[in-house]
Amino acid sequence: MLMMMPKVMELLNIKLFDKTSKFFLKSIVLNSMKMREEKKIIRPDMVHLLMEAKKGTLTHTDNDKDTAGFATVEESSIGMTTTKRSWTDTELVAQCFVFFVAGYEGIANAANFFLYELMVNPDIQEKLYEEITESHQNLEGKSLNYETLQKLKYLDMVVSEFFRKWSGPALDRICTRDFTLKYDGDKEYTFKKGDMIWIPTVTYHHNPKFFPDPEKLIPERFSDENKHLIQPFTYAPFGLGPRNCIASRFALMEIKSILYHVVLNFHLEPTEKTQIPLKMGKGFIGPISDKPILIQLRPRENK
Ligand code: HEM
Repeated sequence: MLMMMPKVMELLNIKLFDKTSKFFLKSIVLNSMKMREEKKIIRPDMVHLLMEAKKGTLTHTDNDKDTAGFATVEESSIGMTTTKRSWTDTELVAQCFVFFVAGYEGIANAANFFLYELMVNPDIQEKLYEEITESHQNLEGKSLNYETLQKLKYLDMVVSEFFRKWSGPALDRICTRDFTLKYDGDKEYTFKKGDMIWIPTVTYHHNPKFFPDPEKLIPERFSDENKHLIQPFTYAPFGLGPRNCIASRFALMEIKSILYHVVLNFHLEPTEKTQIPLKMGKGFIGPISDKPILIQLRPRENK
């Protein structure tokens, strides 16, 4: 989506953002880089990485084999060459834009649907509460940390299932060379260089052949006993291959921490106005609800 969107917009001559917003983002990113350059400021953050990329001094380090849960995408070595190229200002700003959209809007939207699911599945909510409250007690007053979050197996199963049910619609690719795909024995199809391809992840995630009773939230699909039954490439909430989501670990950690704190402290309940079942609205990139999702948070007692 991220890759193809600019090409589609260009073809249709559609502008996504107004001039003021574009100018705002461009100036905060570029001015910040200019100031760091002038004052020789180095900070361990994304702006610094982008500045390195611009100079062509950024190298790929292959030292993160950690996972943040079942849904984490494995790094792919395909195409992992360090090519020296100079980045335009627009490309640098575009990276920051993706981080803003994915980091805030993407996570907030996912959390919306996930909390809705917990609200309409009180059994799962309670089972999750039991796991979280036990871990909270074991922390003996210390703050939640990454290692503790990683040990919560049921939370990982629930989150994996959320991402199955509420993933974005598709992955996209542009063909870089002609390629003939052979399938079903004697059939074949040739993709041409420049062809745009959509890989409809959501149809795999909701196909009963791969995930029986797909509209039902069943975290046990991702239990230690069952997860090996998931067919490769039928589950890809963070994409696949060298252009998968660079933030799958971070996003999983963020979502899990949000759920941890909400479930630990509140009962999630519907209000009179909550729309159940949820009707979907017309979306742009990810799932979107027709009406705002209303959830009542009732503080938990006896923690
Ligand atoms: C709800 C959480 C998120 C989901 C479900 C998600 C999902 C995805 C998917 C499906 C892709 C396309 C992968 C492919 O084509 O194979 C993608 C790409 C990307 N995501 Fe995420 N994402 C999430 C959060 C984030 C966050 C928090 C960030 C950054 C802070 C981020 C940054 C990116 C970037 C930069 C790409 C483009 C990678 C590339 O083209 O090489 N995402 N994401």
